[in-house]
This record gives sequence, C-alpha cells and structure tokens, in this order.
Amino acid sequence: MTVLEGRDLVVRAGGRAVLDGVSVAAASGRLLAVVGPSGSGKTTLLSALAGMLVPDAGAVLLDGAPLTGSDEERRRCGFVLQGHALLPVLDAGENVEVALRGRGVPAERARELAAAALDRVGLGGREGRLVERLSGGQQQRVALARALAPSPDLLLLDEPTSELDAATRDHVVGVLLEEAARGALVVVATHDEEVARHCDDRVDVRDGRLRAAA
Ligand SMILES: Nc1ncnc2c1ncn2[C@@H]1O[C@H](COP(=O)(O)OP(=O)(O)OP(=O)(O)O)[C@@H](O)[C@H]1O
Repeated sequence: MTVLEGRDLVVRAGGRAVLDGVSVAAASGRLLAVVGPSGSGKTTLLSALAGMLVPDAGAVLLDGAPLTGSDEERRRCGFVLQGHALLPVLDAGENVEVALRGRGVPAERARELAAAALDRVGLGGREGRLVERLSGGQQQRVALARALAPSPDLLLLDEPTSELDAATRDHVVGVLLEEAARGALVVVATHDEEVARHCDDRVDVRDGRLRAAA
C-alpha cells in the first residue's frame, strides 16, 4: 500500500500564499481528483506532491517518510505536467521510449511498451508521427502514454484531459481508472466535473485552501 500525503502545505509566491495550509492524502488503488477553477492552486499542489516544488512550510510524505528527491522516488512516479514537456522533434513513440530507457528498459522492449501505451490512449499506429505535427489533444495523450508506460506506482497528472473532446476524455478517464485498479496511486488535477465524477475521492481547492466538496 502506497500513501502520498501533503501536510499543512504552504507555498508563497508573488507576495501571497498560493497554497495556504493544505493537507491531502492519496492512496494506492484509488483515483483522487484535485478540483478547482483556474488559478485556485491545483498545479502548485500537484508540483509540491511531486517533489518538484519545495513548500515554504509543511511536508510531503511518501509512505510516511519525507520526500528525498531520490532517483528511486522519481522512477516510481509518472507525471503529466501542463505544457506536456514533450520533445517536439522526436516522434510520439520515441517520446514514450525516452521515459522507459531512462528506467533501464532495453530498446526493443521499450518500443513494444511505448506502442502499447500509445494504443491505450487511442494513438495506436501513430508511433512514427513527429510530436510537433500532432494536435494539442494528441500531444496531451502522448504525455499521458509516457507517464503510463513504465507502470509507475504513482501517477500525478495536471489537467490531463483539458484539450480532449468528451468521448476521448471519457476514454482517458477509463484508462486512469484501470491504472488505479492495477494498484497505482493516481492524482488528477482538473476543473472538469465530468472527470471528478468518476474519481474515487476528491478534494476541492479554492484560493489556495481546501474547501468542502461542491
Ligand atoms: N511563481 C509564481 N509567482 C506568482 N504567482 C504565482 C506563481 N505561481 C503560481 N502563482 C499564482 O498562484 C495561483 C495558483 O496557481 P496554480 O497554477 O497552482 O493554479 P491552478 O489551479 O493550477 O490554475 P490553472 O488550472 O489555470 O493552471 C494563481 O493565482 C497563480 O497566478
């Protein structure tokens, strides 16, 4: 059982607290939605939980121990960040393979796993397409495939469906539920109530604080 916990997180930026004492816990086998409108603090919370942003106060604990930023921690975690951070001059398959090769997966196996991950997100057969030639929604799904492909213990996803039409969004939410069902801990930041509705748990963020669910 994996537990990721943010305790009393405070993040200050631009002269104010953009996270102001937020506590949240996510567990393996469950899909947690972090819900809130634009600017409410979702990205900041996810970045802190991912260990990419050190909070000004509070702590992030993985299985009860503070994050250390170790390679082992990074290997256990898959991310989808806003902006996707794909390599535009590589093709879709290569972008996914990079994450696998970085975890020591041999080249041929990485190719197979990348193709399978792209297929899961509805991009089967598009491995050879240059990322810079893909639509925003397709790029978003390549980023998701890259996060999923190594079967990480934790998946932290910032608005992974924001550029998708309703049918594709629903398909992707189904994939996230499958990931939780295989035992992954999945946190998804979203402003989309349709996404939140399918999640096991939710927290609502407003102006950097948690509030009771809408
Ligand atoms: N480095 C920074 N300097 C100043 N203000 C910041 C900084 N980072 C974030 N903020 C502000 O903190 C607030 C929360 O930002 P955050 O990106 O976490 O919100 P969000 O809920 O993810 O919004 P969106 O869905 O639009 O990405 C916003 O008002 C943002 O302008």
